[in-house]
Amino acid sequence: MGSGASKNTEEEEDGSHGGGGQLYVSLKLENSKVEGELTPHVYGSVPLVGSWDPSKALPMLRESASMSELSFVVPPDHETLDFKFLLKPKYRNTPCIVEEGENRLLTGGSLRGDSRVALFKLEGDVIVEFRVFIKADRVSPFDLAASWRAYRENFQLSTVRGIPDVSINPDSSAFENCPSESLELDLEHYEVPAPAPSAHSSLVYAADNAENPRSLSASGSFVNDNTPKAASNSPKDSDVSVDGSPSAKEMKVIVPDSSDTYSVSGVGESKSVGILSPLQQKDGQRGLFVDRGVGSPRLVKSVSAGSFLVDLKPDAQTKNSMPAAAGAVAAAAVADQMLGPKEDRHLAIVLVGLPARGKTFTAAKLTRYLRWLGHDTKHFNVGKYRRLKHGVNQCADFFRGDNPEGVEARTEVAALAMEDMIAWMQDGGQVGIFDATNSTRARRNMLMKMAEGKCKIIFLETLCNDERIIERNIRLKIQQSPDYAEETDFEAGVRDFRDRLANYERVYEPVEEGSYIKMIDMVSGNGGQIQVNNISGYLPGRIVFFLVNTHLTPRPILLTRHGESMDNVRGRTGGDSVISESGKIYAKKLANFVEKRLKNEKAASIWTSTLQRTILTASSIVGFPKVQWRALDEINSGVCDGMTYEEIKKNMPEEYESRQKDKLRYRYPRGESYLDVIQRLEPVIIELERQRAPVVVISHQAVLRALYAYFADRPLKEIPQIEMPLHTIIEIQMGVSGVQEKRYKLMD
Ligand SMILES: Nc1ncnc2c1ncn2[C@@H]1O[C@H](COP(=O)(O)OP(=O)(O)O)[C@@H](O)[C@H]1O
Ligand SMILES: O=P(O)(O)OC[C@H]1O[C@@](CO)(OP(=O)(O)O)[C@@H](O)[C@@H]1O
Repeated sequence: MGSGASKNTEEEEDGSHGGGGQLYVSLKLENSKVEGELTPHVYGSVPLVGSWDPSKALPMLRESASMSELSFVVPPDHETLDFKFLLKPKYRNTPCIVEEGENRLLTGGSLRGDSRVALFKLEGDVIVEFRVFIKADRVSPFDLAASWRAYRENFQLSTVRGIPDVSINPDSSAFENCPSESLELDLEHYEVPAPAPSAHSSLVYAADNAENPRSLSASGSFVNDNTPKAASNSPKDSDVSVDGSPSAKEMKVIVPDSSDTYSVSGVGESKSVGILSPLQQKDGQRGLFVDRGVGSPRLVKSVSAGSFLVDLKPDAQTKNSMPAAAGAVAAAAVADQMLGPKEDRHLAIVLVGLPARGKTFTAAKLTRYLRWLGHDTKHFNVGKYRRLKHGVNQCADFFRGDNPEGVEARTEVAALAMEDMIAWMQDGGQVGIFDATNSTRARRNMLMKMAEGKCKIIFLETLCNDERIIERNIRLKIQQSPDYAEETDFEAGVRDFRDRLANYERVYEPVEEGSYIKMIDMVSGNGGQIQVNNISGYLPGRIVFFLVNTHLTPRPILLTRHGESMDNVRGRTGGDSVISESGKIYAKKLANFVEKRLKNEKAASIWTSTLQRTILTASSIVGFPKVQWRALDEINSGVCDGMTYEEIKKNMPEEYESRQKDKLRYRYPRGESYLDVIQRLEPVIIELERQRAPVVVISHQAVLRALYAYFADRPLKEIPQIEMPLHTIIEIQMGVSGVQEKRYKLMD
């Protein structure tokens, strides 16, 4: 093995450079066998290279798998630089390995004396040698700038990095040698079943996933979910279990077809976060409550004996003693809760609106969003209470304002639901979403009275003046609502629902009191408007922002991981490697898929992370703008970046164990936890909600798990385990009836 040195000998070159150029020096080390865990560095006699302090040594940049480089600019008459190469272990706390032999001397841009190979003695006296290359070019400042640009352009990574954050049709020559992969014309050929939806994500009306009455089993006044017959005093009683899927009926509305439908709510597990139980406040430990990760100081929580007394879920105790999402509460939210009045620590969003105005839809969507962010949120649907107490098939007369029995029965179930919501808040619940028409001032006054000193109420009124949308909504309601599950005559259902609507219209009083948000014609497609009154604070602000950005325009969101990367092949986490041969084939297939799937969608866009593997995966897709998002970068595995799971287990057994125990909250040293990833993905979710055109998101395993969990309404604790296979596209269809999913597996 030899070593090479070259020096620009044209020191007296043409006058245009003048005498005063600079030396552009490049030092290179080459060895094809040493893997990425040893990073070559340079250190030496002058401050530029650390003054012989190994901790200040300059890292050499990896130019290719085998070559590392350090380049710098010095005056031609620079003082002699006395230096050595050293190897720094990337992950372990073991000492650096300094090269054997004498110091190297750099004078006038060339190595003085012997330009020998660099020898390093590793553990067990194993010697590794690197070839050394030095090149010095004398350049004018202008040349320097130009050559820097040229260097950047020729540098392998810059074909990826050099593209602007937003670009259109970048050159797809990255895979020139890769055969063009075509897909069968029929995309359905690639469709694979989506995994079984979780318990709270099924083909049911969103209201059915709302909370059950606390007194469900205790008082006997409600019928248990498991009871096949809903108790009723109505002539229209049926055998339908209110939590079961409505019986099939003729389709009267064209909605996107589905393979799997996720209702946009979920009973799911409640995550007690960011709220201070009375006991915690007494302990004076409020400031410690923000738990940003497993490694951070944590508050040992003591749970009041009365908490979750009537919680029917088996894991209630575990949940209560260790909130899964404690770390996901933004500091601002906590500050609000600590500084504001006591009742502000619990927030009730009280829906207001005529039937078929999207109240339940909005309530469920908001619940999903707040839960995903880690706020302990529950959806209380008064309709569900009514169905359980009075049966599923009440006719329009029941809803007349001049029917005293009907009014009393409806007021009673509303009060029961409100009582339950307040009781839940007193057990530590943070945001309660109270879903009913609440269409009279008298009803709202009752709710405000009940909430006094216990929680802050914000009314959320949904108004719609577009007759076509109301008509569509009515038809959707007849299909979805358990109230009409037994109605075999679809049009008779529509007539009954119209009568019900008219009964409500007669007594309807728009909100003019208290704090409120009014969503007016938000789904008309013309933008609509949001009016707010007396809204302040972190969470209300987030809620308004979320609502402003959501809409019902149907569009697909395609989620996919990058094509297989070299690090995937080696089993290494993180990193920024290029994609493998198989990854390149996927990139071609994906381009083909996108071309076919989105051929009529001119406004679609492609989002990638800033890491090479996603940018390269997108590079064959042409015709759509591409946007690089740093927020879409893979979970930062900190000091473990580039290691295999085996290596982490061997070298950092405690870290490995901690992660195994609590993968959601475990934060890699100097890196991130899944909860951190969720927090940084919030702007991406808002932007995805805001988009009206299709979006293809090419990202990474952990990030996609978090994004997918939002759409599929999966509980936080499940996120780190969600299956997110390579070379598979998850198509999320957003639209008027919620979120539906399809999957396409393009290759193994
Ligand atoms: N802000 C809105 N305005 C009008 N319609 C909406 C809105 N949000 C959602 N929708 C549509 O209304 C349909 C019926 O909504 P739903 O929530 O069941 O009505 P409600 O609870 O008001 O009776 C939903 O399937 C959805 O397509
Ligand atoms: O949280 P786990 O299960 O470790 O998954 C995240 C890991 O997935 C990987 C692959 O192992 O993602 P990706 O290849 O999609 O970028 C790693 O880079 C990342 O650290």
